[in-house]
Amino acid sequence: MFLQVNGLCSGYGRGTVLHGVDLEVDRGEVLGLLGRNGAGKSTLVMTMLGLVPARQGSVRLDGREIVGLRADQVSRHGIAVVPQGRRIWPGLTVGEHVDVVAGRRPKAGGWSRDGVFDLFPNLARRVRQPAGLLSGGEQQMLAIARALLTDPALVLMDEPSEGLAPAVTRQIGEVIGSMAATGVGILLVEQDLRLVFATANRVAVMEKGEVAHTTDTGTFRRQPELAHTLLGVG
Ligand SMILES: Nc1ncnc2c1ncn2[C@@H]1O[C@H](COP(=O)(O)OP(=O)(O)OP(=O)(O)O)[C@@H](O)[C@H]1O
Repeated sequence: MFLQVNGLCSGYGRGTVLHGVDLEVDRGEVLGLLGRNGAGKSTLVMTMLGLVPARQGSVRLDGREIVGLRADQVSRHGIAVVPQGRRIWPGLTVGEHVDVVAGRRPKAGGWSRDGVFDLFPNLARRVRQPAGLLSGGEQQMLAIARALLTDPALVLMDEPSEGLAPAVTRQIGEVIGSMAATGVGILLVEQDLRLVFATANRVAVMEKGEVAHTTDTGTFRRQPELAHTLLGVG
């Protein structure tokens, strides 16, 4: 597998949140990561990014260990994040957001300014607008564009549907599908089961800082009692 997480432990202060997480994501695969509030999903994302230090375990990307690397080094290894809450800068324009990332890297091939504007024509039309004036869906697209411009091999998405209308969430789902079709692996942390069912090849459920259950999406859908027991929904 392209991404291999084994026995990953981390936490804050004296508390432990991740108690040995195991999961895998292949190239071009979308793994939907579900779990109740507080299960540790965001902490997993932050630990993989090097923003919360790992205390034990390993994260290998294409066989290379990335535990212990700084966040900027993790990014250079090809992991990008679409963070919870999007984290755009409201006062910067759409164009400035794109240029900050696109201008940083001279490169041949890969994602370019034009490429992301082709993918998101709504953003292309608003290139001079401050990002704070965009709709929630457009801000999410901008966060995805910013991630793509680093030419990632793996994208960690933390609740991209949060606060979005169903139609916009469907659009985000289409973008996730397009990204995966280019070979990018995607770890999709998400509470919206419809988005997970529409995009994920497999589903992993976190419980109390561990992955309690992993299965292919079709099997998960056919067992609504699983969602009920593990997530308290359905
Ligand atoms: N910066 C922090 N400092 C201390 N504890 C934290 C911090 N961030 C998260 N926690 C704690 O870690 C645990 C896991 O939180 P985390 O945000 O990773 O869960 P989650 O599964 O992403 O939940 P949600 O679905 O609500 O986002 C919770 O008990 C939370 O209170």
